[in-house]
Amino acid sequence: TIHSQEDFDFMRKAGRLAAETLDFIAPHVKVGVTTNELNDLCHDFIINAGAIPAPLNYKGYPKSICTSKNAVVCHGIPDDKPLKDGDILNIDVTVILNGWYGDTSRMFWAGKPSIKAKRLCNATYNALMEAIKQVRPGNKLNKIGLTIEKYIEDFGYSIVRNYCGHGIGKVFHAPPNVVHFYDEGEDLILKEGMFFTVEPMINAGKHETLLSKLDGWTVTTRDLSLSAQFEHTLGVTKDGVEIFTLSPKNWHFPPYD
Ligand SMILES: CCc1ccsc1-c1ccc(O)c(O)c1
Ligand SMILES: [Mn+2]
Ligand SMILES: [Mn+2]
Ligand SMILES: [Mn+2]
Repeated sequence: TIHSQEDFDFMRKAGRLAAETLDFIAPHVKVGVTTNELNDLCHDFIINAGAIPAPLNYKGYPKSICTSKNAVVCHGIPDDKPLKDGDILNIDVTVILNGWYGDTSRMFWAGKPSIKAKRLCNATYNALMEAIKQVRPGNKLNKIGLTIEKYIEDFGYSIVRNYCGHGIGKVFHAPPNVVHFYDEGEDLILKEGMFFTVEPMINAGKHETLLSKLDGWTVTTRDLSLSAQFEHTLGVTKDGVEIFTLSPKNWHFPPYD
């Protein structure tokens, strides 16, 4: 879908609310808090803003946000386990505001994470932001995957291959499939008015993942290595890119204590 300037305005509002939800929840992420408590806080924040949390009941998903801890790659389900010192946690928020979707996630940590965990989070964040810098009309979509590959290869990390970014707008998921590694065969050319997410999942070990047979949602690294993810929703503009899910506050990564 190629969107209009009016559509950009709707996406700005939806993306901003999703970013504000992560700004709101940030100070609540600490040792002892449970991800169910974080879920409920985010749920109420989104409802009070007159929006709807997209994950709730999406394909039967049971909660309002995804909370993916440590070796969990994505789609972690909020539970009653308190966060422990050193846990790294991805919180993934998608809101529906006036029918438009804003989808974003960031890494947070409880207490003091290991240097290795912080390096993985930093590299994942920088890989996302470097990839987004390549988004402009006329560039190929697969420049995103090439950029992420180039950025993380020196770290010895791996890129998760079987979960991707996606087109977004008045629907949660639409074409194109935004793969986070280099796919030479993907020759889609970016055009002004395209809306999609970029949401790289980077593993400290190997790229393989396992889907939980227990809950049918939780994805973990097969080798149980740590995994980090950041996600933005963006629009292709005449001369480049607009990130709809940037924090309007002074959030930055890494969080300076
Ligand atoms: C929890 C929402 C959900 C359910 C099946 S896939 C999925 C999901 C989670 C995070 C996302 O960024 C996304 O685009 C989809
Ligand atoms: Mn998301
Ligand atoms: Mn997404
Ligand atoms: Mn993780």
